[in-house]
Amino acid sequence: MAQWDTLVDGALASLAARRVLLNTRLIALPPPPPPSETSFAGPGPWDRATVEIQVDRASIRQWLAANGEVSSQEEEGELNRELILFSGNDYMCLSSHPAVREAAVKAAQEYGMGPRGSSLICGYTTYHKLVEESLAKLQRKEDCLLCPTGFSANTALMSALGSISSLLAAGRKPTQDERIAIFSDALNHASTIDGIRLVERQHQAAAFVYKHSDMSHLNFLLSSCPMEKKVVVTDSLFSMDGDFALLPQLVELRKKHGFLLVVDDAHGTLVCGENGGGIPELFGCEDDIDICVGSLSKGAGCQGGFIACSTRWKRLILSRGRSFIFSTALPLPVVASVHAAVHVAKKERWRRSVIWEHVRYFASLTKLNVTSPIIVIIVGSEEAAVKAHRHLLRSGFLVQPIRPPVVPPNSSRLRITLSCAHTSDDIRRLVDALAPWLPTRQYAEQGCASVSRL
Ligand SMILES: Cc1ncc(COP(=O)(O)O)c(C=O)c1O
Repeated sequence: MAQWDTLVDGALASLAARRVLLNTRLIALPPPPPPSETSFAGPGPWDRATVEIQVDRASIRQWLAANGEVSSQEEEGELNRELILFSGNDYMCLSSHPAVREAAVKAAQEYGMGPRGSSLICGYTTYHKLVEESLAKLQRKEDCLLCPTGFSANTALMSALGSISSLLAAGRKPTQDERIAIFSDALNHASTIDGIRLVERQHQAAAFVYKHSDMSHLNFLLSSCPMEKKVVVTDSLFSMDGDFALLPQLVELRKKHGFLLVVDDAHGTLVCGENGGGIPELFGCEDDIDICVGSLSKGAGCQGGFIACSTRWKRLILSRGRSFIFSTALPLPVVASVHAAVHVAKKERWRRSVIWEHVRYFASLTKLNVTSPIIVIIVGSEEAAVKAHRHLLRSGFLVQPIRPPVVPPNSSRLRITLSCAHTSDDIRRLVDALAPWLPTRQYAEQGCASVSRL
């Protein structure tokens, strides 16, 4: 987008004039061995290990005891500690894949954790560069910046964004009109919210929160805002609600208002889209999204975050993204495992297919309007959510109750996540255990996933 390219170029020129335009220093290592060519046509025992968990008996007793509801049998610790996890974010089960393990082991044997320091000092190696290149390609962007976590990627991007107004104001405090106007969905992730708060406090930006996925509200806010530097930021898949952002409508609004469109695809990367390019690929609008942030701790099953963007944006974030600059780069075994995970995710396409089959199966059993691997059943009060959680625990499932302040009061919920290691039988048994919290047929026909029976 030409307006933003000019703004970023201006900010970069100001940094260059002050001699504070920073860059990574590449520590040259022999490139990692190519990921193993062995691929699997379906789930193996390593996949199952990601959802079959053993929970310590004392922890189970503690969870159950919070309301003094422990039976004598449970008190004596006879409760089965094996649970099926329905609360993780390792949708593609890559955390335990043989190729991912092998890559981590080889890197650890060769280098230990690798050079420890910020990417600007000594933490950035050939491995990091390679992963940045493969993520840029996956996201169809010119470049990419690896960050220590998805959280830090969002805050780094926001601080770089805010710095534009200060850099262009050349030492003055930016006036209201010179600041960046950031329009943020009401249900965006905490990392985006914290990033925005940071730049607001520094008088670099003004925030406008639009009602969740309400395009007419956003359009109204954009139309009534006289500020010129407009940015819209949204999660692509809302982590506590399981619904997709309306990307095609956002793209239309972008054409009308000319804002910079930033998408946090933390839960979509590798999971959605034919090639794993995420939710922008799913909606066929990768080229209309200016900056795509992602996490490597969910679909990739590893750790880390990234910002896929143009080279000029990357240069700015490198110099002004505080949580990137002032934090140690990812350790080599993690970077090597991400490299392998991206490779596997491209090849083992059945992983994505199984996840989406599970989504459809869950919807068909419950008649809920389920559209993604994050399924939310709103039960109302905190007590109701904890009670449902305990019931599921006793039935052999770990499903985390989500309560305020993570979600608004009286909207406590069960958050269920599906992965390719679950079986249809797991899902059917979970749905049976969920029966008291599932809507009646009448509710279901209205596509309403919220009930408050308890
Ligand atoms: C939408 C969203 N963005 C960012 C993050 C942060 O990612 P990470 O766990 O890699 O720090 C999360 C994690 O929960 C998330 O759900």
